[in-house]
Amino acid sequence: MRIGRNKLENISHALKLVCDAKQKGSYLVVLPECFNSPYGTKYFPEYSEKIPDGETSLALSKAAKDNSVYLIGGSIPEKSGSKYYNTSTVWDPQGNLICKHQKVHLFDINIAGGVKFQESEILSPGDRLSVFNIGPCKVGLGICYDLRFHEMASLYRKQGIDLLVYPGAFNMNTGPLHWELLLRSRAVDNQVFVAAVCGAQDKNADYVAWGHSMLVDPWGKIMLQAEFQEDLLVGEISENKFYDYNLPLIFYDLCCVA
Ligand SMILES: NC(=O)CCC(=O)C(=O)O
Repeated sequence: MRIGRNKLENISHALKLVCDAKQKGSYLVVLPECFNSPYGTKYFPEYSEKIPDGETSLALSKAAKDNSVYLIGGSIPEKSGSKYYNTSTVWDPQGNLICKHQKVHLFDINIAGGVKFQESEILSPGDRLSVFNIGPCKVGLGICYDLRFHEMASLYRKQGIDLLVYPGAFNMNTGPLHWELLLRSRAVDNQVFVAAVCGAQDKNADYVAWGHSMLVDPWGKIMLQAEFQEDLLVGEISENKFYDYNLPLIFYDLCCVA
């Protein structure tokens, strides 16, 4: 998704994409990190909202209901009391809020000659895992930098999740080397599907996003991948996919060898 400085335009553009995704047969729709705001700490207070009473929450709830989809509303800057969080909301097809994830690992980075970013200047970290069900499919939710922490994905796996979802905003320094590597690693480590959705590249933005949203299967195979620009990827995940690779058999063999 393209994300600009006009909050209302970002929201209405997201709503149109949700509708397009539904028309292409989607049942679960995922938006990118910070989809209603430019990604930058100086923007977060101005663009922040209370959840679930803010205008972005209301719009997401209505979009989920109108299109009868599960909707992971990327993330938005959340204002809660005197604190700010980077928060993802999940809506069911009746428009109910069924899950809320506050980014646990804040993105604090300073690469000499490269990207410098300090979410912790403004944001507070979340302190819990966020799991929800879509029928028989159990989903674990993280936000962007959370995906670097394999321990978190492994805790989700221990709760029996089938799919990990990460709304994200990787950048032009770390994206080329790490984005695909991390997504495929989390999939193979945990034998789960991984979906990660990054905002489209805008070369004029303060923070230039890497794009390349991706869906990976439990064998680490990339099922779908966007490029730098806005795109709508529609994929199907099914439990049968696990058996394509005879995984239980392979693991049994490995155990025997060990
Ligand atoms: N929005 C983020 O958390 C960015 C994470 C990132 O780019 C990374 O390299 O990690």
